[in-house]
Amino acid sequence: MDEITIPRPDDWHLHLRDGAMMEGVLPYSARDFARAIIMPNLMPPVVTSADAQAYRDRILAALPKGMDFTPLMTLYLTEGTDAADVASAHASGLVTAVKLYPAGATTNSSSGVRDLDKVMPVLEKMAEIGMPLCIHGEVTDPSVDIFDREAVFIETVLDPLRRRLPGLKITLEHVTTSNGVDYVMAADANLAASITTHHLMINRNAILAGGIKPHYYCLPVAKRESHRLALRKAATSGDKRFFLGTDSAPHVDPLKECACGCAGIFTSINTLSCLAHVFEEDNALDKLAAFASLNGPVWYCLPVNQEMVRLVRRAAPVVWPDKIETGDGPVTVFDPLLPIHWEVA
Ligand SMILES: NC(=O)N[C@@H](CC(=O)O)C(=O)O
Ligand SMILES: [Zn+2]
Ligand SMILES: [Zn+2]
Repeated sequence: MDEITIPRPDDWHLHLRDGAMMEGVLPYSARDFARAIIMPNLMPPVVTSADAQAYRDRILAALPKGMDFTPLMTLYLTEGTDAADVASAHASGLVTAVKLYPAGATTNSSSGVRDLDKVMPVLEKMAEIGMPLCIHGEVTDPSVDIFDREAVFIETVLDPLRRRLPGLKITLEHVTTSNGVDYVMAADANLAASITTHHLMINRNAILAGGIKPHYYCLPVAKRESHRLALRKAATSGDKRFFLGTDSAPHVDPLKECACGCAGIFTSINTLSCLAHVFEEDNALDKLAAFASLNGPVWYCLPVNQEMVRLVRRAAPVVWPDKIETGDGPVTVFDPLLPIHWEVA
């Protein structure tokens, strides 16, 4: 097959940042995606409905004229979050989901949750109104090996939470392990997972073999090959519980290429090309629409996009810039480490 037409995709996990960085990266998402769930881990985070309204206004103001893109806002859950504010933000359509960051788990997560008991009233309210909780699923206990933090989170935090509040709809974000895939598949209701582009394409060798490669470092960190293969199988299966969340997470190069580099990979510019490659490789191009365009809207109770996009396989590999320039500085683009022939027509 040399071309495929699918409903315009959405990105169910995106970091747009703010200010000059947002202006630099937003056009790439708006070019290829109709909607995106916008992560709230700004400095300071997007905590209240007023924060979300102001951030949404800034995104729409930064959107180049003529581009059609809908930011779906999230609230950053803190131990001080007000359940009534969350509920009214959801009822008005301003906010799609709430995001749970275990405090200290990832970039700008220090205001996150330390004690789940403290946020139970908010979670109970969300279960009552059918509002999804998006979770960065890693424990932060320094004694837990970084490659095990997702699996341990599922066992010690996620599973108990789901037993305590079975009515709560949960998205396990950027799942990276076979443990995560198996756990989602075994659930009978109220659980789904997003999968990133890069976790379908790289394993931990990309970060650590032949020298340390900071542009492949993200959280959750890429795991061993068997886990990548499990993610590939889930994504290309068409199973409704798995959908695309790029987790495109731009950081300027000086903050990646240093003694303590930030976690995050910038993929919004080449995600659709990379995904077409992955699905073609697995003889599953017929499942690309499910993963990128259909399963997410069903989970988030939104309509599938009406517009169609065509992806075409070119004879020559497609090229992207190595970096994009933003007002904050250069941001390195994800290099999938193989020639990719697919592009959006
Ligand atoms: N994924 C990452 O490696 N980084 C994200 C945070 C996150 O999604 O955990 C970021 O904000 O930079
Ligand atoms: Zn995360
Ligand atoms: Zn993220």
